[in-house]
Amino acid sequence: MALTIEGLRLRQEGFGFAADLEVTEGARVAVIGPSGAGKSTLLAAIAGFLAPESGRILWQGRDITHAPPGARPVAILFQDNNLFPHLSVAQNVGLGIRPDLKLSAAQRAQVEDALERVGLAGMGARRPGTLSGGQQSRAALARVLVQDRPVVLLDEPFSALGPALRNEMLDLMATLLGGTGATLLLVSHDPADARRIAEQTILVAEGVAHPPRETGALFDDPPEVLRDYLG
Ligand SMILES: Nc1ncnc2c1ncn2[C@@H]1O[C@H](COP(=O)(O)OP(=O)(O)OP(=O)(O)O)[C@@H](O)[C@H]1O
Repeated sequence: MALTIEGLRLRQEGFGFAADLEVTEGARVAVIGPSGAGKSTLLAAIAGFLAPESGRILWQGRDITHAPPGARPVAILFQDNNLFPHLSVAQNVGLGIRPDLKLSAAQRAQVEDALERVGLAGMGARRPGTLSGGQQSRAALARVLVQDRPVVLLDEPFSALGPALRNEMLDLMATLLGGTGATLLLVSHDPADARRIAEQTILVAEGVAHPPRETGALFDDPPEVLRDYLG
């Protein structure tokens, strides 16, 4: 079972993008490549924010090419965490369950459980602005957990954090989401991130997303475009 991208082509203004690849269910895959190469475009296409000109996206054989974003098996974590400052931490997490925040007692317990798992037990009533950067990342991760989607897309998450804290968050994310069996695609500029948590890596270069390769093998013997990027 897999996430399959078949002959996908799309265009944004002058930028053409193509992808033809498959990600095995449950895999942890890094997405790496030069700035402007199309890494975020790949994630946006999978999430349903960009309509393809041609090709198909399938999850476990089901065609989701034209499904609206909310109906896809996908949760996204962005770099800036997307926390709403006027809502409490628990409400921000609750949005992952019901956007209108009309949560049942069981759903509120689910929020508390997610906060506990990310290390924010007892902090649900606070506003995001009163949390540290690392704690805000934890809250955003809790929201992804309660969404309980089989595919999780992470677009340069935790990049606002210092190196030690970022590694801690990557490990926590890999442990918590790995425990759910989710398929992860992680955009990063840092090969060390890929080596740290991803057994496979998708290279995106010049508008083409290449099929995933084993991370160690890719970096040990990088194609020219990756060599140029790595410097
Ligand atoms: N909303 C948009 N309208 C038009 N062109 C866009 C839009 N968003 C991105 N692009 C173009 O699409 C190309 C790919 O952008 P994308 O954000 O996917 O790259 P990226 O690999 O994620 O880059 P970075 O590492 O800098 O985030 C870029 O050339 C960019 O200029």
